[in-house]
Amino acid sequence: MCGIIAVLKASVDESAAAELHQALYYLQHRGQDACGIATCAQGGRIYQCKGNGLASKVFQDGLRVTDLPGFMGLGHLRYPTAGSSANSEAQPFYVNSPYGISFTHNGNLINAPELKDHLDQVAHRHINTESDSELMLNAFADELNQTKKARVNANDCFAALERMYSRCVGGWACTAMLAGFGLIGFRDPHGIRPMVLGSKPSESGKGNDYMMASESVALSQCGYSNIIDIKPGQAVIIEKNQAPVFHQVAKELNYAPDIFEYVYFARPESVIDGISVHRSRQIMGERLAETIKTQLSPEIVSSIDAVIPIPETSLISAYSVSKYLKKPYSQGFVKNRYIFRTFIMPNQKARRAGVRAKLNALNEEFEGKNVLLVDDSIVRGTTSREIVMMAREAGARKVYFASCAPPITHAHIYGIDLASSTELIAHSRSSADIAAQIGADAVVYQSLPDLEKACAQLSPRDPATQKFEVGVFCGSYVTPVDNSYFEHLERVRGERGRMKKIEGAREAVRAGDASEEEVRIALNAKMAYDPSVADGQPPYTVHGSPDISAKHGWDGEEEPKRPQPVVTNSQDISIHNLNDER
Ligand SMILES: O=P(O)(O)OC[C@H]1O[C@H](OP(=O)(O)OP(=O)(O)O)[C@H](O)[C@@H]1O
Ligand SMILES: NC(=O)CC[C@H](N)C(=O)O
Ligand SMILES: [Mg+2]
Repeated sequence: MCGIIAVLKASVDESAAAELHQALYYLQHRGQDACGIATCAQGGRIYQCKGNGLASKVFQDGLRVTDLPGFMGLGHLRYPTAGSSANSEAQPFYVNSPYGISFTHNGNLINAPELKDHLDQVAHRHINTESDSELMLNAFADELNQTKKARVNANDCFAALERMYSRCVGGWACTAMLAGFGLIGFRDPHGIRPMVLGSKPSESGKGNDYMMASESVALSQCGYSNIIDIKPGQAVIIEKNQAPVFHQVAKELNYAPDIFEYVYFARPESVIDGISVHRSRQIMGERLAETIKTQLSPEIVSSIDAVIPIPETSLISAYSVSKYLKKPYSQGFVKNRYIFRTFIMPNQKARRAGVRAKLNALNEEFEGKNVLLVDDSIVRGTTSREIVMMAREAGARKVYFASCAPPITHAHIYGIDLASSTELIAHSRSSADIAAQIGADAVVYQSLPDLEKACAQLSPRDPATQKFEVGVFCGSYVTPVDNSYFEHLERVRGERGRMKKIEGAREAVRAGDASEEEVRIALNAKMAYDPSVADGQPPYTVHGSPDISAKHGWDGEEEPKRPQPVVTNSQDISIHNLNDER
């Protein structure tokens, strides 16, 4: 999941970067791996700062903002779904030809190999990373280049997008900035990924400022109003001192927002596609309570002493569960405010440690009690396993666990990396097996129809026909998906596992459990360079397991150290573009 933001100020004397930087903090929950800002000043010069880390680190608590002059710009927060976590894949991406384009993307393309092939063989464009977003930017740039014009207008941009849409499959909400021209925003034909646009009167009195972002919370917190959703398949162009122009660049195929935005990703203050995230979570809690009553025996329900949320996302729905069941609501877990989201941390070791660092049980809320823990979702089971253990350590007698989302059984393919299907705890397991896995006395899941109804009943469109992207719960996705894509996902994850073994061997040397010579021999014997492995994937395969593997957990999952490109796109750039200021 990523966060995207774009700002255009009516006055060239005002700073877009200041507002973009502010908005990064409102959307930080959408991506913690990397972030960046690109701005464009009068005269068409582009400035950029990006890199790995939270916004506070990359922008040195705001110090770097002054390096980014300009009245318009783009911001991005990254949680990778494709490629690697390398610095070079931080966004915005930039290409100088044609016209100087900066680009941000929230989503995931499921036909990246075909697109890459087209860009290589037909468009002759160099792709420097494994990021699908860089492919999309180049596909757009190539189509824009087909105009063969020195200067493009809005219609040229819309026409280029129409052609680009016919080449891309997946989910996306994107912003682009053309040097000296303006901003463009666009959304996939199913409306899977969210994007809103708002405006406010400029402080200069010269017209309106505009902001686009993944979530309305960024706009409202920065003082924007008149907030509207960009529609599925729609694009908008905002040129300086002109009203936004909208155009349907692809037929709206189905209005099917990703339901996981409501379950987990979005902030509760946001309204996505007209549906309040906060209200949807309340209703999810009410419906879940109803299921709890039917799935647990009346004796168990009456024995429950307290309903306890797993901070932070489940706070709202857990409160609804407690109200509906008429049980006391207890904030039995205290959240450390300096630890952020654990699910979107890059590796399992960090995620596990993160749960313990983030949440602490208050013994008096658990001692001798039967507790019902409520979370928004159970994905790998990292949080639930640790939390159940903590509840028992704190003295709970019975621990029941309820999830506002149904069992997650399939890979997410449109921009939320929910792990490979085999890592999902609900993959090929019954609720009883899952309860045993996480150490709970019972697990209750929301049903998919109930989850859909909880969101659909708030839709400003016809609730009876409102659809959502729900592939993770049932394997039925809104776009056709080639089986080879799932094989690709599993292969990528398999490679990661093998890379962990290599890391484990290195760790053995660091820990002094093996001499360098022993490890050198072990590595030579166990690994062979495999030239058939595609570019960008780890270049080694591992044969067998060295003896020291068990001690160092070589089979665990840890983020691979990917080969780094020679030339990165992560350095700050300052490019004067010849495209005139209009
Ligand atoms: O089963 P798992 O793989 O552990 O994933 C599910 C958990 O991860 C998320 O919490 P997270 O800490 O990321 O964010 P939050 O503070 O918004 O709840 C989510 O809210 C669940 O608690
Ligand atoms: N989570 C996202 O939206 C990721 C965007 C893009 N696919 C990337 O990996 O950078
Ligand atoms: Mg959570």
